[in-house]
Amino acid sequence: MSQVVYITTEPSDRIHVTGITQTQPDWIHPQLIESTDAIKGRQFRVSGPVPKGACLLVDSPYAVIPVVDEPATNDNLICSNPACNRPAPRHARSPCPNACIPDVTWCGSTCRDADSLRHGFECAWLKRYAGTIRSKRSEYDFGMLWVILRLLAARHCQLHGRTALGVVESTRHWKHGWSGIESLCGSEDTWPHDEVRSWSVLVKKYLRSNPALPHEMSADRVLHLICQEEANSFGLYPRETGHFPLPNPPVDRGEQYAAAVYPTAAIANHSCLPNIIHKADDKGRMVFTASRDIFPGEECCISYFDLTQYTDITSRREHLRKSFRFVCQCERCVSEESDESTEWTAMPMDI
Ligand SMILES: C[S@@+](CC[C@H](N)C(=O)[O-])C[C@H]1O[C@@H](n2cnc3c(N)ncnc32)[C@H](O)[C@@H]1O
Repeated sequence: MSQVVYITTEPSDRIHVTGITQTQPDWIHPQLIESTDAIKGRQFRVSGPVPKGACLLVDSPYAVIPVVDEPATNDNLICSNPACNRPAPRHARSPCPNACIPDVTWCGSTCRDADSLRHGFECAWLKRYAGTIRSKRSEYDFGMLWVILRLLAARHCQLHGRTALGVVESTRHWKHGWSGIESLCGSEDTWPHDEVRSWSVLVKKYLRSNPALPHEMSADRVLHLICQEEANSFGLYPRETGHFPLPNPPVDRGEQYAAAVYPTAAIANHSCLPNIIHKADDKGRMVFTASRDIFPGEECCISYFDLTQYTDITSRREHLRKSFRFVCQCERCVSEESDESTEWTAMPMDI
């Protein structure tokens, strides 16, 4: 019999997954399968019926960074230990012993001590470059490079025997860990030439492999990793993304508090009429839940943006084109596009 996992949403907006054990960090519904679409590339489908409310995926991040203003006083700052990722309460925080940056903290000394190998990989870099990149470039560039640094740090821990997440490379179909990251879509051709050139400058300046940052990857490979990360990273928000039709009054997903890369969740394509809602749980694991009954063979899609923010086809497509570099081919856009062209061709020519 297949295992069924249910999600409960607490009044605090933090979701808890019941039915899987603490030692089982990831969970994939037995009916969830990967296939390929000629236009969209990899995609999720279901091989059998999945009822509304069923959990389809629980995926641990391979790398996550906090994204908050005023980290020293912000209650939404998360623990830096990737096996934890829980909010770090102000009164109980353990800061970095080298005082690298205030965004780095742990929810206690146990989490900090257990995270020394991984944080050791990033600490000197953060201390040396964070201020410069933030002031001379932008907060966005800093966040992007920090995600890359944390991807490299997780790989470093994986290669040196301790997986940052407690995840063991799977021998089954699904790719976990670094092999999941390697299979992400996105390349130098996905992004505008000027943007790729500016990322290339950043890599050469800040992310070359050296004795203080021994990732041993070529500058070209790190540049490719940025192109993948930009096409696949998730923002983490306090409320769910993807409810449609919109509740009345509409409820937005709230303010972003982190950004993360998930090896399996990244397979999900976008739809402006999604059948999955997504939100990170209180450990930063991405949780996919069916928002309606899903029929055998159907594609499972999330929404890449807050559907309360972009409502008409023009603004949705423009947002996806600018931020994700693709023209949305979801069923809602395709049907609204044909409605628009029908309206247009039906217009009297002499008006
Ligand atoms: C996060 S990845 C999703 C997984 C991807 N299909 C793959 O092969 O790894 C995002 C990419 O998927 C494709 N994609 C996702 N949703 C799409 C949609 N609604 N219409 C067209 N392409 C889409 C685009 O190429 C986009 O850059």
